Amino acid sequence: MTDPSTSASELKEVMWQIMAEVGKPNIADYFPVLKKIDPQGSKRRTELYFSKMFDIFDGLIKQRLQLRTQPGATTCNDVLDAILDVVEDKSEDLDISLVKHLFLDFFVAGSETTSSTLEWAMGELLRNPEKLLKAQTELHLVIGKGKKIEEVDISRLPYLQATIKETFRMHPPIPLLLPRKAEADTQVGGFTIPKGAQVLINVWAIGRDPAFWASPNDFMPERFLGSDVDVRGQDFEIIPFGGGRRICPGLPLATRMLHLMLGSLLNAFNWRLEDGVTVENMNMEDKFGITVQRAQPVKAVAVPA
Ligand code: HEM
Repeated sequence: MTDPSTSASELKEVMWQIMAEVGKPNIADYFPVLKKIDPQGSKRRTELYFSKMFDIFDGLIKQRLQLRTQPGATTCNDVLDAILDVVEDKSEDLDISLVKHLFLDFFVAGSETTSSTLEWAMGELLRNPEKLLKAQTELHLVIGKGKKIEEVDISRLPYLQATIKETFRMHPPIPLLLPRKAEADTQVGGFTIPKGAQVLINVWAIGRDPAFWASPNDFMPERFLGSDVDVRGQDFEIIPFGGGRRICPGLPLATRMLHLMLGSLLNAFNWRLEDGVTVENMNMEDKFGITVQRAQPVKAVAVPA
């Protein structure tokens, strides 16, 4: 694990394997009696991927711990350093053996979700050049062409915010949220959900439901302008982060990162499609794991703005 680029690409590869594996329908989820037999080998493979991730994290943590003991060591001032500070401080109930589990949560829950949303946003904007121009014009007027965007600027960028919401509506990264279990017999919309039943919420279908959304298959950030509808779990027609007690704890981080990343890409560069891909023939199909990614990555050329 000495070469950071090797560990980064290995990590990405294993992470996608986990996403694909846990997103696959598993017969043992529907017939729990099969869980021990693991007929599809899904549990076996997932355990293997998890142990590969733990090996990568163990290497990085060990390396950092060694670095920290060296005389005159400077702090890296990153999340790992902050967590190791908490472990050494002993003020919280956080044991060093738990750090790799925490990182597994961060990486599995936080990276593909955020990066695939950014890619979908760029893909939709490239396919809708007039929306791309609107987003860039807002940025150029409010921030200044090519200038750095700060967190405080986000509230002054309604079109950018609407673009992120519209991306979440059409491409929620976790299309069925995470499985839940009914605590008691419950009535929903005239159906009885028996106690103990596994419940999956199809936010992808909700986001495309013509009962809630006009022209649901069209990318139209404008629908969110002047509207209070938000993705924070209160408006059930758009809940990409889930809702209630188990709503995604990464929501504030993810939304800040997305606005800053997309805003920066659009404000610093002009974009054009490459390799003969045009607005008309762009492939917008998705690839299903527990997160939904683009079947074909967006390939675009950045030209300094
Ligand atoms: C676009 C970005 C993201 C989306 C759309 C997203 C979505 C979700 C969803 C749908 C859930 C399940 C909620 C439910 O069952 O109701 C979840 C859980 C979770 N997310 Fe996120 N997430 C994102 C980014 C992040 C980030 C950046 C982190 C942390 C660094 C994170 C950490 C977690 C954790 C730890 C859970 C499990 C919470 C629990 O079981 O109580 N997520 N996320």
